[in-house]
Amino acid sequence: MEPIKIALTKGRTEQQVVPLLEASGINCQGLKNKGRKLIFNDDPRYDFILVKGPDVLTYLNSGTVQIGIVGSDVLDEQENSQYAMLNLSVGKCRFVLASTADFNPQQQRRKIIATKYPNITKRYFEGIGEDVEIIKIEGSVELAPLIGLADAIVDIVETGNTLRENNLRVYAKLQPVNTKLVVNRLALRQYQPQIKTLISNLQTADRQAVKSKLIRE
Ligand SMILES: Nc1ncnc2c1ncn2[C@@H]1O[C@H](COP(=O)(O)OP(=O)(O)OP(=O)(O)O)[C@@H](O)[C@H]1O
Ligand SMILES: O=P(O)(O)OC[C@H]1O[C@H](OP(=O)(O)OP(=O)(O)O)[C@H](O)[C@@H]1O
Repeated sequence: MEPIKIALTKGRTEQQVVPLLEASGINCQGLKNKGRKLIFNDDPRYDFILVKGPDVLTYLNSGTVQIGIVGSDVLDEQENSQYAMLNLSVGKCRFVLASTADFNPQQQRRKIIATKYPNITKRYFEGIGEDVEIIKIEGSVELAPLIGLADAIVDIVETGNTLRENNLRVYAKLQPVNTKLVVNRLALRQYQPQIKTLISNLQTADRQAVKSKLIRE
C-alpha cells in the first residue's frame, strides 16, 4: 500500500501537532530536525509535506494529498467542502473585532475593516446587516487602526498580548478557532481503514495530552 500523504500547516500548527503525531506512534524524527526540508517519510505509512495553511486545501482539493492538518480559520475563510474528521485541542484562539479605545461601533460613516480574512469578515458584517469596506492585509493586522488604514480589524486573538501591547480592545467576539484534520472525500473511500486508525490514534494522543495538561482545553 502507498503511504498516505498528509499536508501539515507549517509554523505554529506544525509545532503543536508534531508532538501529538509522535505520541500517536508516528515516527517524526525528520520533522523534529527539519532544517529546510519539505517532505518527510520517516514513517513508512505516511508522507508529510509542509505547506502554508491556505495551500493545504489546494493540495487536498486536487487529490495530491489525502489528509490535511489546518486551522479552522483557514477552512472557514475558504469555505472548504472536504470532510473535517477530527478536532484537535491545539491551535485554539478566537476571531474578534478590535480597535482603539475611541472607536465608535455605531459610527455613521461606512466602516473600513482591515483583515487577513476578508470572507469571514464579510460574512460577519452581512450577518449583522452592516455594509463595510474590507481591506485585505497579510499580517501585523493590529497596525491598521493605529496608523489610520482602517477603523477596526477582524483578527485572531489567543493570549491577548498583541492587542494589549498595542492598546487595542475587543468590540465583538466572533467564532472560535482550532486545528482540524480534514480528509479528501475520495481518499476516504480508498484508504478508509488506514485513515480511521490514524484518526483514532491521534484522537487518543490529543485526549491524553489534554488530560496530562500538556495542552490546555
Ligand atoms: N495567535 C495564535 N494562537 C494560536 N493559533 C494561532 C494564532 N495565530 C494563528 N494561529 C493558528 O495557527 C495557524 C498558522 O498560523 P501561523 O501564524 O503559523 O501562520 P500564518 O498565519 O500563515 O502566519 P505567517 O504568514 O507568519 O506564517 C493559523 O491558521 C491559525 O489556525
Ligand atoms: O493574542 P495573541 O497571543 O497575541 O496572538 C494574536 C496574534 O497572533 C497572530 O499573529 P501572528 O503571530 O501569526 O503574526 P502576523 O502578524 O504575521 O499574522 C494574530 O494575527 C495576532 O496578531
